[in-house]
Amino acid sequence: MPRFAANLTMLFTELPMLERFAAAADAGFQGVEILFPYDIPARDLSRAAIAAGLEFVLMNTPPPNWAGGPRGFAAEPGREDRFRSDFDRALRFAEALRARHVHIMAGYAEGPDARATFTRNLAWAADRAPHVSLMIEPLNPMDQPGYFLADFDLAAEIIAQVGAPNLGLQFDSYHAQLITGDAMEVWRRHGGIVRHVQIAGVPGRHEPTGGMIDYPGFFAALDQSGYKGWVSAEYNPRALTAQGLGWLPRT
Ligand SMILES: O=C(O)C(=O)[C@H](O)CO
Ligand SMILES: [Mg+2]
Repeated sequence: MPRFAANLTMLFTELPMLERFAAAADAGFQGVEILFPYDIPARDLSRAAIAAGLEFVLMNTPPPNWAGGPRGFAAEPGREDRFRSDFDRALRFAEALRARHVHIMAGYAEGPDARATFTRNLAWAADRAPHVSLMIEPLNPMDQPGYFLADFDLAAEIIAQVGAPNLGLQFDSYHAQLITGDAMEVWRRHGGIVRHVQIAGVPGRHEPTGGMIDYPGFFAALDQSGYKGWVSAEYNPRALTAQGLGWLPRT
């Protein structure tokens, strides 16, 4: 069975951020992720993770605000300077948090120029931080209209084109299901380059139970394929987070 992390941007939101760590540990999670940790001093987040005995698994490149904000700039032609200064800021946080992965967000753009910009920026980032695990993640176009990366085959092509050992795929089964209609098939096709998995129920992005994805079957498929990374719960709980954790396998 994989190790499970709680996405603290979306889970345990009934508590202040620094209290979510202990709640996640008590619920049985072994790791945590925060999408945009930039509003809280990194040392406070790091202390909370250590005190709760949790690994800090993932954070995103800026911008800082989750609510309604854009999702990065890496594919936006003409915004290379902004991407680079944001990336350096993300690295400072990642180091302080000892984050295992950094998700580089593409932003809103389309066409060959966007692809070339994204590829160049990723190559630059992979070279600038060879010791950091970097990832890109396709997002479904219903939730993020206009987001550059909305295709798993394209993500795999770009990762191959950059060819950096520290760049891989972030596989969110919720987005995979909404983009293709068959998250399991996407896993079979691209699981080999996946460094991190996120899960949620489809439809609705709630608890991973009873929807279009067979999660017990998916977890078994992860084990069968030798996946050794984390699986993060990235969903909006229907009620209090703890009330909806029946799906979380207990070790
Ligand atoms: O939306 C998601 O699924 C993510 O994982 C991003 O990091 C945030 O947009
Ligand atoms: Mg995700």
